[in-house]
Amino acid sequence: MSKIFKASEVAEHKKPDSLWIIIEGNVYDVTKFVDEHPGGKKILQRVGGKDATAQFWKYHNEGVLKKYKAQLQIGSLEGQAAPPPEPKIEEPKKEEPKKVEELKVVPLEAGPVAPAPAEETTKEALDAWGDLIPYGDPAWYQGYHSPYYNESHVALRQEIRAWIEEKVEPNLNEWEKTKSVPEEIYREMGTRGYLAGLLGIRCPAEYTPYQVASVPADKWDHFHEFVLTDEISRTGSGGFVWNIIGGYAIGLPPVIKFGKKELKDRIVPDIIAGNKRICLCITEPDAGSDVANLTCTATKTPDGKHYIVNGEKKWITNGVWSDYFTVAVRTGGPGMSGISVLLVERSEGVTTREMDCQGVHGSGTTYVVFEDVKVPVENLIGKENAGFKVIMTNFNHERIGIIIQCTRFARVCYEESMKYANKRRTFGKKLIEHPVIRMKLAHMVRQVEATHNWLENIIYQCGRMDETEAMLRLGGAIAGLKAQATITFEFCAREAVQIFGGLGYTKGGQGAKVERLYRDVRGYAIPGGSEEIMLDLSIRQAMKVHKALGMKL
Ligand code: HEM
Repeated sequence: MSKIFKASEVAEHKKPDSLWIIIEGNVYDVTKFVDEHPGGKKILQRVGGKDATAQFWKYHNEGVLKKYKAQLQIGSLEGQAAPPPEPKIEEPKKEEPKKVEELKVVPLEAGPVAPAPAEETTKEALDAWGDLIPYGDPAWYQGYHSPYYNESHVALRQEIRAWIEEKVEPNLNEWEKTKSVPEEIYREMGTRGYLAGLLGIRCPAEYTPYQVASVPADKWDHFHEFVLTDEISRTGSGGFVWNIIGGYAIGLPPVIKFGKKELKDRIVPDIIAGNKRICLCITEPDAGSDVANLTCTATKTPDGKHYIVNGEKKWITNGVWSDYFTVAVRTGGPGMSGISVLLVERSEGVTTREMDCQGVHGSGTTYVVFEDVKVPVENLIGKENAGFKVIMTNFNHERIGIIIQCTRFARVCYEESMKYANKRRTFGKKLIEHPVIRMKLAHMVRQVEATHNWLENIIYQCGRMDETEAMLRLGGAIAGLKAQATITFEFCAREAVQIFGGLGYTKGGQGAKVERLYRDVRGYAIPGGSEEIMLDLSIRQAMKVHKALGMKL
């Protein structure tokens, strides 16, 4: 691997029985690889013994080199420092993170709600970091001022991006095909402390020994959770994101906030460690956004020790491999005042079947059936017939997660398009030189940035309000923002596929991310409250709240 070759030496290896090529100053032996090269044998043979860097970037993205480097690279060219794969656009080049002078984190108060970071920690803009493609990352990554972030957020984004680039990115196309993610990735989510950070609250320390390496547990705030979800979403795979956080981030918070101590002590540590899995079961074949009309029943046994649960739940993320199910059931009369939430454990009478959906492959979308399932009354989450509040409190956190994911997915569509537009040439020019393409990019950016900025404002509010105030005052805005995020995502996915043309219509290869995301759009626009319901709620809820605040019309 570390061998140094002269260009003249490489030039001798241009025949099928010994075929070497140079890419970015590194030497690859592709003699055996030619037969399996998806682009064909001859095209590689034509560049045998030569520098094929320009041709390589025309047809591939950086993921290909990362994947095949270990297998094919035999050394470097004399006088080259064997640089890492370059971004395909000519400029700017990827920069190493700059040294941080001092850690200016202000201690946060203890309490169940993670507070927002103090503004005075970030008077200066943070160092520019990442690929620096304009708008390719949030503004605070690119040296712009922000009141929300400090060095602990910087450290976290670097930690996660490094992990994703090493362990996840190279395998995503494969996992998309098999519609699965290896279990060890989920377990790492636990041991790296990420699961503990995805609860919308500070994780109670007694439930986990696992901490995020770059952020002390007592400093964790809502913006750290934002950064974590955002960086994971940069994979451009709804299926991957939902596989690792979809069930957990909405199924566990109700247990932690409203469950009984004995129940929590028994089940929570294993879930946070990534050893056991949990999901949220609200939606039914006949009750989606219309939660108040759900029909799954839980009837108390005559001795008052158990509930017997009967009913079906549909489109349940992660259900197929879950050990625990946080389930909305009817324990009382019709409407919202007859609903309770129960923690059902996988046991006799629980069956799960994976559903085949348009997108979010690997998320384990599941049809769940409960038939005479015996659940101890100690597994009641919150009070009997007061489950609607538990569900409603959970919605804000769920929707903010969806918004973060959609906004980054939209940004990924833009970023991929921007990169491609800077290398693909048509009619004698790069795509980016055609005004019609710049117009598409501009319309993507203005929506992504508007959505992201509104999102930061909402997350800041969440850190300043307690849960009940946030549920009432922010519920409408979060609903409106969810619709804004999914509409933006849909727009960007469409425009990105148009820019990529046939490559955006084909699985794998350079357009893999946008092709995949295009199929994931509906998986975000429908669940967690459909766009239609969200937009309507955004106005109704705001009117209600502002009436109480003294609105004068
Ligand atoms: C280390 C060297 C190379 C490796 C590991 C490699 C690998 C791949 C892979 C995995 C694909 C499938 C599509 C994708 O995942 O992006 C592909 C497609 C392709 N490759 Fe390569 N390749 C190499 C060098 C080259 C070179 C030097 C050329 C051109 C001279 C080339 C031309 C192509 C073409 C035309 C396609 C089809 C693109 C498409 O479907 O649009 N490859 N290659």
